[in-house]
Amino acid sequence: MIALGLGSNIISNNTTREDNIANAIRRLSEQPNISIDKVSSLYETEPVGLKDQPSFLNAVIAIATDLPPVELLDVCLRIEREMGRVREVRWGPRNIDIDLLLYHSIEIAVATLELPHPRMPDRKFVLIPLAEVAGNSIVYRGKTVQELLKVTSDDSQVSLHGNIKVSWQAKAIG
Ligand SMILES: Nc1ncnc2c1ncn2[C@@H]1O[C@H](COP(=O)(O)OP(=O)(O)OP(=O)(O)O)[C@@H](O)[C@H]1O
Ligand SMILES: Nc1nc2c(c(=O)[nH]1)N=C(CO)CN2
Repeated sequence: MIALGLGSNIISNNTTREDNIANAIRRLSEQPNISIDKVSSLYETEPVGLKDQPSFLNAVIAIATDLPPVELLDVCLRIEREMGRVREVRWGPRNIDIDLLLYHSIEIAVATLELPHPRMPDRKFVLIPLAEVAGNSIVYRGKTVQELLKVTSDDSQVSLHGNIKVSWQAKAIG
């Protein structure tokens, strides 16, 4: 499975956090080499890391792509830029954040790309939506999402916010 995490906690240009997440999914679905397989619900999540910032909306999607991991990251970073990403502080507020969570069982650890995402086990805002799209798959170092949730150190609040209003066309890849 290839999974991406999406987050938004500030609004810009008259958009809502919901619009920002839906817009990012639509832009990803419009890439010729990316097909959206599954989209989780939206969750309202308490900020983790830097606590003094507005609460986030988070979601996770599963995609199919023939882009290798580094090129997929480039697409995500380009979409963040095209959406006028506002971000000044590490772990601070942003209108859109697109993280690569996992790319099948590939492990990479270079400065610009770490897979699986190393902070996944400590983030309920990732694990809870990921549970919706990953089922019982192994997602992190031999563990399923359910196993990670049982032992996570994260005690932040995550609550269901609703469905993402976005439609997309699945396409054949490769
Ligand atoms: N799995 C990954 N997904 C996305 N970016 C990654 C990943 N691994 C490393 N990076 C690098 O991290 C850089 C900064 O990413 P970003 O601004 O989203 O960090 P952050 O959201 O503040 O913190 P975090 O990495 O904890 O989510 C990116 O430019 C990218 O090169
Ligand atoms: N709840 C929540 N907290 C965060 C988030 C996020 O997406 N959701 N992203 C962060 C930087 O990656 C830091 N903290």
